[in-house]
Amino acid sequence: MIEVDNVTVGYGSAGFIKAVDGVSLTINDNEILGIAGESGSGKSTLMRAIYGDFSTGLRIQSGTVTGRFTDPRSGKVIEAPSSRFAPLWWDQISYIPQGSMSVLNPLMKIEAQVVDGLPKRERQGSRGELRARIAAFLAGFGLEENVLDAYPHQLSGGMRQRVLVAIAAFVNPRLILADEPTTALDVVVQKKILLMMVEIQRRQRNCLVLVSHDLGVHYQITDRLVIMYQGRIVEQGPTADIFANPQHDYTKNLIASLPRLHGKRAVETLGAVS
Ligand SMILES: Nc1ncnc2c1ncn2[C@@H]1O[C@H](COP(=O)(O)OP(=O)(O)OP(=O)(O)O)[C@@H](O)[C@H]1O
Repeated sequence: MIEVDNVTVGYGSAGFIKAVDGVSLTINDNEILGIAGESGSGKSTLMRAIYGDFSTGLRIQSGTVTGRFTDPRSGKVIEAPSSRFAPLWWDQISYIPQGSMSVLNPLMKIEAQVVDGLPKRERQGSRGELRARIAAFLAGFGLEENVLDAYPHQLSGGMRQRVLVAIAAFVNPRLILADEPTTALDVVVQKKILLMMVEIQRRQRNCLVLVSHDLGVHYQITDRLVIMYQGRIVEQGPTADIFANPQHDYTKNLIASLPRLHGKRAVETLGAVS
């Protein structure tokens, strides 16, 4: 679905600060791809380059990010570089940015924020009917209809995060990019939200790209894993293979640093996910 070919990405127009250096990877339909790596290793920059958001001064210096999407309604195949992804946002590609607690507009009620993000065709029909559909979808995330009438500050952090995941998934995009979607939350809420995201991915059979520092999370939910270090991908492959046989010293250290319980690695933190 997405082909990242030898891409070098950085910031600045006069000078160029390189953040991602010669990275290649493929993102397939119907998979959960994890991206891990230390702080500053370029994970968020890579996500922005894949999403095609160049508003932060981000620049692809060399290489390409190419997407291939099939429009579910017309069946037409759309192939484009990420610089032309903006018309596909929400509908085909959605993005839950890091620090998304502050993404919601504090002055707007949740209903208006959900509706604003929807493609035009979803807004056809009566407002009451649309509200009912959104409320039914939110119910799947354990959120009651009155959440729609709330301002963000009236909700807990976990509720706001669930709203964001729901907004990202509502129109069944083919690709959901989630950058540390649960980092600021306590572990119980974190677990609920991650399981919810897995459930959506299984149901919608789309692709979820999940950036997380937490290797326990990757072990539990990702199919494939990419490890970044200083702007480069140092290792990628099926998650189980990487855990069974890490190749790079950085990956070995990350795995070795996972907490252990009675001599066993405590990676079973999320419980069973089928
Ligand atoms: N808007 C920006 N302008 C200039 N440099 C930036 C910008 N955003 C990130 N960088 C730099 O790019 C490099 C990679 O940052 P990035 O946020 O992609 O890493 P990360 O792996 O996502 O880190 P973290 O896990 O802390 O979020 C860092 O050196 C960072 O300082």
